[in-house]
Amino acid sequence: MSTADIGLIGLAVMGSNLALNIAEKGYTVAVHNRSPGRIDEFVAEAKAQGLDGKTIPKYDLADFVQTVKAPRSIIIMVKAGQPVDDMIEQLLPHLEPGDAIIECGNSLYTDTQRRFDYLKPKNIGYLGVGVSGGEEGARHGPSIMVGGSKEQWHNAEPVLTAIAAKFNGESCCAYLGEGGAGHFVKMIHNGIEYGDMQMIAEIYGVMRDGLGMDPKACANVFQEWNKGPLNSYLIEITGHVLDAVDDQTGKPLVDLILDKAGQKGTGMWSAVVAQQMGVPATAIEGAVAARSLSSRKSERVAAEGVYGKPNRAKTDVTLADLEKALLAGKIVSYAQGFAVIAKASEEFGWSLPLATIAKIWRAGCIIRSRFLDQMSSAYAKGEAVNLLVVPDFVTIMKDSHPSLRKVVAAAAIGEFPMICLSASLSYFDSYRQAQGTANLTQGQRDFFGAHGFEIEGRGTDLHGTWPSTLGK
Ligand SMILES: NC(=O)C1=CN([C@@H]2O[C@H](COP(=O)(O)OP(=O)(O)OC[C@H]3O[C@@H](n4cnc5c(N)ncnc54)[C@H](OP(=O)(O)O)[C@@H]3O)[C@@H](O)[C@H]2O)C=CC1
Ligand SMILES: O=C(CO)[C@H](O)[C@H](O)COP(=O)(O)O
Repeated sequence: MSTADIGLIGLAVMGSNLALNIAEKGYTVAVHNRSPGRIDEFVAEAKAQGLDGKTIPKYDLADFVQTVKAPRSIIIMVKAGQPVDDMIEQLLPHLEPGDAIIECGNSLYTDTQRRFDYLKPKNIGYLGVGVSGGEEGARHGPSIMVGGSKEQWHNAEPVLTAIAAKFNGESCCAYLGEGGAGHFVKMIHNGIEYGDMQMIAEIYGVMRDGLGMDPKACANVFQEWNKGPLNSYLIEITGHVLDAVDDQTGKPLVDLILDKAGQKGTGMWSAVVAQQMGVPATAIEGAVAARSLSSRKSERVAAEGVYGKPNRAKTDVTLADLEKALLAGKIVSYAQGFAVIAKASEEFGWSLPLATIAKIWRAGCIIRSRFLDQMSSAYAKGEAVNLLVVPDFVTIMKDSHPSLRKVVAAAAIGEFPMICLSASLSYFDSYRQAQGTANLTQGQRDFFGAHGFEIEGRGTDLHGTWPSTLGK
């Protein structure tokens, strides 16, 4: 019998918590997973949370589909990539025209667009939905970025809006545009997340090795900063991570964790797409590069053997400098992320609502932060070319970029890597200068390749009379 309001496939961390969230909001959800063991675990958890009455576990896929009321909405929350395509193929024989798939993993937006186009002629709706907030967000309210057809959005809107995080009573779920729009925005969200995390790590490096602070002292500072303009989920959890103690040794856990960061691809995709569209996102690029460098542990150990330990003499930067430097670096990074979204909107004809995107990032997601409310208001007043020229942020940047400069300079002298903060500073300095140095680059390009250059008042495809270098 068809009794479920919605179906959900994929009961790992995200899917199981989303299903419990849906059930808690009063919807009956049928659930399925490839491996039956996860279904058993889910059943036990739903019972423990008193939500078993609203969840219907199904071990057989056909039976699962039949349990969902038609026209069906079926959430897929499995590993991104081929598993999503496999799942779609397995589902198709059981679906009827008018049914819809709501894919909520971290899919590449071009895959989402392809799946959307593939299912459209079959009259199967497809929403590509970015979900952010990790385990806790999925259970209690994530930020939800929806892409796909408007019609399908209207069908799914009540449940997605109900399960999303709330900021001042407003749901952090919104329809953003056709096809891959939702997953594009989620991808850039993750790129910004990478930037935030890397900049925080760089600041922690100065605290640890330049100011000689132990993890507990660092934790206290992050907890303090979380009360000010840096207030955000990532600053909050940084305090907790630094404060955690290893059960076995009693030592700070962070000191035992190997300095090798993993990555699943969304940051790298963001950097690649930004480059492809010609929008500089140097903070995201720096963060991706930093993770890749971190993973080359044995190479780094060998290189330290060659050059000797970094000479990290005590620095004279203050905690106040570090706080402002982080704020400035983060604003530059968000400005870059929003600029990539704005360009994609134009390129793909999505009309992405920047103010709404900032709004639905104010709660639930990993990059939620106090200044997103200000960013949302700034974009609501009118689309800005770049956040760095929006008055509110000009004021913050004028106050904080000298600290970013001081910290990056001290880091260079003190042999601290600052791949991300220095990228933010260089972007800022490049962006805010009326006269740059690309005149020389153009001269060089014309010298070796007759690529032409522009001289104001004289034309756009001019050439120099360059000396020959033949035989030199
Ligand atoms: N973890 C997080 O914090 C976040 C994750 N996401 C995204 O959400 C999605 C789910 O993430 P998460 O919960 O961490 O789980 P994982 O990404 O670890 O994926 C595990 C789930 O995928 C299923 N799966 C894997 N391969 C297949 C396949 N070929 N066919 C059918 N099912 C398959 C697994 O089934 P089985 O049990 O049978 O192996 C399991 O249910 C991913 O796209 C992830 O990137 C988004 C936001 C946050
Ligand atoms: O989407 C997420 C958070 O928003 C996931 O946690 C994602 O896995 C994070 O990316 P990575 O694993 O590459 O650090």
